[in-house]
Amino acid sequence: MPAASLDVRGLSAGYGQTHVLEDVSFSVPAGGRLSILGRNGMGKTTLMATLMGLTRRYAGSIGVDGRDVTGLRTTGRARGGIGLVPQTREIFKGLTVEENLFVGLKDRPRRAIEEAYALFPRLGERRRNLGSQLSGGEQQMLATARTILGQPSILLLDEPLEGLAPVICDMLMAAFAQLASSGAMTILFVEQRLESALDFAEEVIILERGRIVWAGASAALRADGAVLERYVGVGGLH
Ligand SMILES: Nc1ncnc2c1ncn2[C@@H]1O[C@H](COP(=O)(O)OP(=O)(O)OP(=O)(O)O)[C@@H](O)[C@H]1O
Repeated sequence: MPAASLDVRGLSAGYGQTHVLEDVSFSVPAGGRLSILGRNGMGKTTLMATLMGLTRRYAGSIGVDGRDVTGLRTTGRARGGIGLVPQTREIFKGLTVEENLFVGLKDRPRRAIEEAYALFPRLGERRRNLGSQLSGGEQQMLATARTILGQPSILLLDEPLEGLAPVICDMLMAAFAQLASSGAMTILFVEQRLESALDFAEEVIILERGRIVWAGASAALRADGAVLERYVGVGGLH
């Protein structure tokens, strides 16, 4: 599936009676990258989950390549090309690396697994290890690779660097950049590490209490210490 555009209009969503997202609108062109910033609890994960059909939606629409997917359930959205790598990583700890990857293949041939090992050579070295034997970084690689094997046209990465050592973050960021530059997928990147978020994408949105409070070019945000201090909690970059 080639990269797809994403068009979110007036999206309000939450859990049960709890409204979290309010009137969220943004667009990402096919093959584009968008970083999503915001402090803890501001609605970033809820936005990812809502795009995947995992929350309760009260209003608004989600378009993929001009097609309205708002009425589709999670499986329909996955078939329609949206792939989520959740913050919780959610690998099968009792299965080997290779078995986990088989799950991601869907109806693709088994040899496609080599794509995952090419992107993350470390997974190839660990292919016979159980998920439970992997480090946090390796688990993140596995969760990412499993989603990518499904060839999503829109990839949602929810805080993939959380809790990982800098050297592992660098490996993951290199892989994400490789995926992005291949042009095969549109990527939304939720991240609290400001430098990584700004380096990754040219466009950024900031969420504050479920609303978009700032949207624009990462270069403009980089230069705006007041906005960074107010919504991201840092006064500037060094
Ligand atoms: N399952 C749930 N039921 C009810 N409220 C929830 C649920 N999950 C999250 N929330 C609430 O929704 C709000 C937004 O949470 P969310 O996890 O989307 O924020 P976040 O920006 O991703 O935060 P973090 O950076 O800590 O992951 C918070 O107030 C949170 O308590």
